[in-house]
Amino acid sequence: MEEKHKNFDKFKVGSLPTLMYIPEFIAQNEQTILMNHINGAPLSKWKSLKNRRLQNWGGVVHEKGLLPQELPPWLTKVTQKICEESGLFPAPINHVLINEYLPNQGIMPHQDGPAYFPVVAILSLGSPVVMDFIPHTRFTEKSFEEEGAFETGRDKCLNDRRPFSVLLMPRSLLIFKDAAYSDYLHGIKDAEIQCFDGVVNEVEAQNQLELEFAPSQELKNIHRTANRISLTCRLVLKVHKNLFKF
Ligand SMILES: O=C(O)CCC(=O)C(=O)O
Ligand SMILES: [Fe+2]
Repeated sequence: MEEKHKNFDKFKVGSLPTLMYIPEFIAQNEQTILMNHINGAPLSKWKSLKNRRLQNWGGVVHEKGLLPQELPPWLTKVTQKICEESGLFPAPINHVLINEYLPNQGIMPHQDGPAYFPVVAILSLGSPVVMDFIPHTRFTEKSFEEEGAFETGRDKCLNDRRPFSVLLMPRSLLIFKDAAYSDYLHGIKDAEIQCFDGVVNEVEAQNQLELEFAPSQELKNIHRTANRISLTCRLVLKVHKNLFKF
C-alpha cells in the first residue's frame, strides 16, 4: 500500500498536496470499451438533469449510507485499477456516477456530499474540459475580515486557498482529497470554448493536447466539439446490508 501511494505522489499538481493528475490513465481501446458500455446502457438508466444527464451505479446513496447494488464487471475493472494503483482507498470503490455533458454543458460549483469517503477519482472520456476549484467562502479574505478572524499562523494557512483550474484530458484520472475536497468547490463552466491558460497541469497535459487537439496556441483555448463523459468513482464506507435497517 505504502509503495503504491508513493507511485501517485509523482502526479501531484499545483500547490495543494492533495490533488493528483494522471495523464493517459487508460488506453484508447479501454476508453472505447467503456464508452460502448455507457452508451449501450438502457435509456432508463439515464437520469436527465437540466444541464447534463447521468447514470448512477453501485446503489442509492442516502445520508446514512449506501443501499448497495453490485457494480458491473466492466466498471470494477477500472475501479480496481484505481484502488490498486493509488493506494488511497481503504476499501474497494463501491459507487460510480457517470456524467455526460454536451459541448456547452457544465456543472455548477459544488462540494461532494458527506456520505462519501473524502477521496474522489474522476476518469474523463471524450472532449477535454477545464475544471475550476474555488475556495469555500469561509476561506476568502473578505469573509475573514467580516469575521475579524485575521490571526497569524491560522490566517496564513487559510489564505493559501486560491482558486485554480485543471485541464481534464480524455483518458486522464484526477484525484483529489483532504483540503482539495473539503475546502474547495469544484465546477465546470457551461462554455464550448474554455481557456486553459495557467491551469496547474499545463505541462502534464501539453503532449496529448498538441498531438490530439492542436489548440490555438496564443489563446490557449480548447474547443469542446464532442460530448464529455466522466466517471466519478467514490467509496461510501457505511453500507446497509439490509433494507430494513433504515
Ligand atoms: O464531471 C466531472 O468531472 C465532475 C463530476 C462531479 O463533480 C460529481 O459528479 O460530483
Ligand atoms: Fe463533484
